[in-house]
Amino acid sequence: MIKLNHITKTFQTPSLEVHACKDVTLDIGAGEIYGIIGFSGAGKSTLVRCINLLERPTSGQVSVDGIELTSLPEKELRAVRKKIGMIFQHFNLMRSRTVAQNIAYPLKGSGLSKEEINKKVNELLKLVDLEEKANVYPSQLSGGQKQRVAIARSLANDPKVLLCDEATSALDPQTTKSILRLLKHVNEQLGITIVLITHEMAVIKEICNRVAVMENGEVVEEGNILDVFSSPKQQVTRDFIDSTSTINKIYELIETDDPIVQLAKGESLVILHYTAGNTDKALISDVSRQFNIDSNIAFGNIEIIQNTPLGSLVVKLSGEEENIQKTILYLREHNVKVEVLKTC
Ligand SMILES: Nc1ncnc2c1ncn2[C@@H]1O[C@H](COP(=O)(O)OP(=O)(O)OP(=O)(O)O)[C@@H](O)[C@H]1O
Repeated sequence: MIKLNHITKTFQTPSLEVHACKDVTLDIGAGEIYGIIGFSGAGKSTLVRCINLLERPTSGQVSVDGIELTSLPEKELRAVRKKIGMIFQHFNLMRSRTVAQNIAYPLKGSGLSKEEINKKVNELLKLVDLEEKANVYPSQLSGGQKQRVAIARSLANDPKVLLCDEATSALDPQTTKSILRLLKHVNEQLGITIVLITHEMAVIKEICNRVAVMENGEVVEEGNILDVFSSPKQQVTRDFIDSTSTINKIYELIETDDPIVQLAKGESLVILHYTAGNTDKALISDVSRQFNIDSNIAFGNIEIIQNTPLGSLVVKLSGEEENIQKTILYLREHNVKVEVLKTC
C-alpha cells in the first residue's frame, strides 16, 4: 500500500544541513497497522510527512496504492492526498466550528449534497461515539474527545491510509488506550492502513503488527513486532523495550543486596528471557521434576504481544550444583536465554 524508496530529506538551515531522513526504504502492506518509533529528533515526523508529501523528500520516491506521488503534478497530488487521512498530537481542530462542522469540512467541494454530507457526518459521529457532541465546540471537549473528532474528520473522504503523528502523546494512559482501540476498530472495520509514529513502546505493543525503529534519520531495525520484541538487534530497540519493562530493577536489587535476591547455600539466581514460542511450555515445572531442583520465582515481567506471552522471569534455583547446570542447559536448549546473576 505504501512504498518508500530510498527517501532522503535534508533541511537546509542558515547554519547547517540537517539530515532528517537518510535513505529510508519501507514497504507497508494494505491493512497493516505499522508503527514507527524513535526518540525525539530521530526523524519520525519528517518521514511520516513525506508519505503524503506534506514534506517533499529531497530524493527518493513515495508510492501510495500504486500511485507514485513524487512524480504527480500539484493538482493531481491534491486529489490523491484526499485518500490519505492524517491526525496530529494537538488535534488541529477549528475552534470556531462545531464538532459536526469540523468533520464536514473536508467534504467541501466534494460534490455531495447537504443531506449526503449530514448523513456522512452522522455516520462518522457514530463511529467515534460522539453523536451527542455534534453541536458543541472543540473547547468544550476533553483531549480524547478532540482526537475522536480529528479521527472522524480524517475519515470523511474515505481514505485508504491514515497517518497518525504522535496521536496519543498528549493523552493520559487510559484515554490513549481508548483512542488506540478506536484506531484498531477503524483498521479492522474499514480496512484502512494505519501508520503511526510514537516515542512510546506501549503504543507499538498495543496495536501494531510491524514496527520500524528510527535513529538519527535512519531505520535501524524493522519487522514483525513479535520478532523485534523477542530478539532486538539494536541498542536503541533494547532501550525502548526496557522503557516499559521492570526487569532491569533486578540489577539495582543485587547492588543493594535486597532480601529478594539474597541466597542460601546451593542457590543460584538466574534471569530467564522468554522469546516467542516457548512461554506456553511449562518449562519451570519440567526442570523441577526432571532435575530434582526447587525453583522459586522472585519476580517477572511477562507481557502479551500479538497474543503471545513474552518477557523475563527472575528465578531462584536450588539443588545440587550439577543439577542446576543441567537445568540451565535444558532451558537454553528450549530457546530460553539464561543469565546467571549470582550463585551461593
Ligand atoms: N523544517 C525544518 N527545518 C530544519 N530542521 C528540521 C525541520 N523539521 C525537522 N527538522 C530537524 O530534523 C530532525 C528530525 O526531526 P523530526 O521532527 O522529524 O524528528 P522526530 O523523530 O519526529 O522528533 P520529535 O518526536 O521530537 O518530533 C531534527 O533534528 C529536527 O530538528
